[in-house]
Amino acid sequence: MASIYHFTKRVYGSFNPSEVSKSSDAIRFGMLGAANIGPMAFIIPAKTHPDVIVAAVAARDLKKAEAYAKKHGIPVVHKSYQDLLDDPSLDAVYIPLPNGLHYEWALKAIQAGKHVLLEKPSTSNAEEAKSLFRHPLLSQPNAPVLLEAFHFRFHPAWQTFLSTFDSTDIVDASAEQFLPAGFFPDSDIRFNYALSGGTLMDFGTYAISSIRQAFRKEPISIAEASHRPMPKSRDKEIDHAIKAKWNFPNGGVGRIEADLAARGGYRLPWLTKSWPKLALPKLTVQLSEKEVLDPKHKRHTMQRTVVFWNMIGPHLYHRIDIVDKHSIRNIDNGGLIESWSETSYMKVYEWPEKGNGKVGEAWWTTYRHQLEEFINRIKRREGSGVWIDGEDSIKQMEMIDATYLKAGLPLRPTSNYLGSAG
Ligand SMILES: NC(=O)C1=CN([C@@H]2O[C@H](COP(=O)(O)OP(=O)(O)OC[C@H]3O[C@@H](n4cnc5c(N)ncnc54)[C@H](OP(=O)(O)O)[C@@H]3O)[C@@H](O)[C@H]2O)C=CC1
Ligand SMILES: O=C1OC[C@@H](O)[C@H](O)[C@H]1O
Repeated sequence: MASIYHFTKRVYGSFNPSEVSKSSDAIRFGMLGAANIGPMAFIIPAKTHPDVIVAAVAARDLKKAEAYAKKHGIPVVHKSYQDLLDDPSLDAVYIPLPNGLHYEWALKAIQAGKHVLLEKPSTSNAEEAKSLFRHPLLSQPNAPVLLEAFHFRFHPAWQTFLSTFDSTDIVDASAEQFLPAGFFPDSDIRFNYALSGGTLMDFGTYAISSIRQAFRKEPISIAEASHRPMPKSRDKEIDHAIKAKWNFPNGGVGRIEADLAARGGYRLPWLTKSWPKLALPKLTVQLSEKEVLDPKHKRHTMQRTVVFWNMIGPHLYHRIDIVDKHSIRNIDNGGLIESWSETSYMKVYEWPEKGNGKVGEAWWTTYRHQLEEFINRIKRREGSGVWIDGEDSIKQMEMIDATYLKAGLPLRPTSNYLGSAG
């Protein structure tokens, strides 16, 4: 009963937070695009940040922008994305455009001197990522702040999860991300190759990011990758679903499976195999077996497995399962004498120890934690210590590129802006 109360309170607080009054030196943001994700990932979190004002929006269609502005209380509407970037009263932009437009508009925003909170994936491919994140404008004194919006990494649950194991001990890390078939229509930007769509670019990018974070290293090679194409007549370069496996420097293996149109996975497969599949995102990390010092037994080992349920939306609900499997073996022939498992569960909606830049409430979403750190960077405040730098975003795109090539698919198309003004 208590958990239902806390869940309801948290979810209500996430979506309906009270607006705080704004400071006199708040950062004034513009939004490029009247995007679906805008309210959840930026407009609502901004309401509770004293240093953030959502001051303007621009859309390709003025009427659409006006309706969006009215609905979300955004005071200024610009006629075009470029007009918004030319507005000297704005300090920063949030870019939730289709992936294929991220490079061009992020770079144009930096060229206009704005800080950029850029939706994931940062760019279409590693070539764009290198050009963007290593741009000379970003190494000037007082350069704008640029962040790829991998929101889940800013949440205390993710940081606590990482502290439950030593990455060099990982034998196998596996991320699974499914959205039920029918959730997005075939016409969605996610299934449009010209806009740099694909499941790997969408849900898959979280899966890759979580595996890279778990190992805290980049893979040395890609072992396997395969995809399920879109139904005939749709873009043949699009992966409706993707699976891949990499080898990491410590000998461990990282795997992902992502599907934006998943079906089945229930009992009675003959009846249910075409039903849309519902499943929480899940990351499972299996560690190597370790000797346990045990005065009573000669050969006692323990192998830990950590499972993070819903690692990308932990503010709504999550659970971290820590399963320690103990085994007692015969010292002479290695035969198993006895084994048992000890399981503990963690839920971490707030920083275990607050202070030193670690702030927030249980109802703070991943997006709200991310916004806190984005503003801390701009204001040169200490913050929680969680950050994603440009080289990290480049490596992320390199792993995506390698996966597409191994799966027999082309890299997502490079923007014409690279090599022209960019
Ligand atoms: N952080 C997160 O949790 C999430 C992140 N995302 C990311 O955010 C981005 C946007 O996703 P989402 O909000 O779902 O997308 P939408 O379908 O809402 O599209 C976003 C905006 O793209 C603009 N746009 C510009 N050119 C085109 C074009 N040629 N075709 C279609 N749209 C165009 C539209 O702007 P206009 O208003 O000007 O017409 C639209 O508002 C993606 O990069 C996605 O990966 C998405 C969902 C969740
Ligand atoms: O968080 C998310 O959930 C749905 C996805 O398609 C989206 O792009 C992603 O960011």
